Amino acid sequence: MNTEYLHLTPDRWQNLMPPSNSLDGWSFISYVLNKELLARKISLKELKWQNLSPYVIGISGSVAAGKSTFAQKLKQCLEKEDKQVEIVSTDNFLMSNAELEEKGLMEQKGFPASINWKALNNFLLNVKLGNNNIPYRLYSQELSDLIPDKLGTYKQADILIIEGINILELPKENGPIPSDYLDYAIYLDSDEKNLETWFMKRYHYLLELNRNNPDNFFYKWAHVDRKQADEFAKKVWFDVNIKNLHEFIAPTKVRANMIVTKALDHSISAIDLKQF
Ligand SMILES: Nc1ncnc2c1ncn2[C@@H]1O[C@H](COP(=O)(O)OP(=O)(O)O)[C@@H](O)[C@H]1O
Ligand SMILES: CC(C)(COP(=O)(O)O)[C@@H](O)C(=O)NCCC(=O)O
Repeated sequence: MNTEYLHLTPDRWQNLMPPSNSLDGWSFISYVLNKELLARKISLKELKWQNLSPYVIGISGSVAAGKSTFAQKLKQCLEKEDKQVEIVSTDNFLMSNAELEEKGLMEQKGFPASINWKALNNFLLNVKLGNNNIPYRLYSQELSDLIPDKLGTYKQADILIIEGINILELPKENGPIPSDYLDYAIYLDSDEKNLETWFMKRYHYLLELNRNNPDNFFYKWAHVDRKQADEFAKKVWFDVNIKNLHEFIAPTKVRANMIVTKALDHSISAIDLKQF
């Protein structure tokens, strides 16, 4: 048994919360994070520390685990508590497809070798230093690439949610690592079969979305027969994304403060809380 984490199923987390109307996993996650935020506020006040840096929450998990959807939902929960929240994805710090092709890394897209760690660490350092209007590249899931000549700008907020498969990983070189800048880390977990189902469902959605968009990566696959299109996606899933999950993403789960396990219908079936 893994005693590092307190394993909570719905009946158990319900007993830890004050009586409330909603007893789903989301109420418990908000409850825990609000306690964490309060504890930080009190300790900074005691230190008389002028605090400019936002609270940074990292969200990790497999490709298609639901990280970006989870981040949006978490943002809504935290905004209800009058917090200003920004979301940034680590996908924005991938090398462009052209750069990956040039380096022979296309088969390793999403692996640590495909990330611009310097840019990611620099971005997080600037966020934590309280700097404003921090530029970063933008990745588009529809294009499956960085958007040329377009930058995002991070505006200071109370909370930054940084989500992505790489956020708890270690770059090869010594030096700073992205998780140095996190105040709290959440790992989204589920059965591999569920992950594959969600990946394929999103792929089918992207095929339909881009059926009439010849410039798009998915256009070609929207116009071959479905069996062939699915064979391509399954190959990518097993040869790239599952390999990445086994070798690089899943081993970072032990670094998370909270592990959220989701069922096939995306409901939260368990929450594991790190006990130290
Ligand atoms: N809570 C949810 N309810 C319904 N669908 C969800 C939920 N979370 C994720 N999904 C779906 O699962 C797929 C993967 O989710 P996404 O947030 O894109 O994952 P990730 O960012 O981890 O790759 C998407 O098609 C998304 O719409
Ligand atoms: C951009 C990604 C590395 C990360 O995906 P995400 O977690 O945002 O779904 C991934 O979608 C990806 O492109 N993987 C390489 C193989 C593929 O799925 O196309």
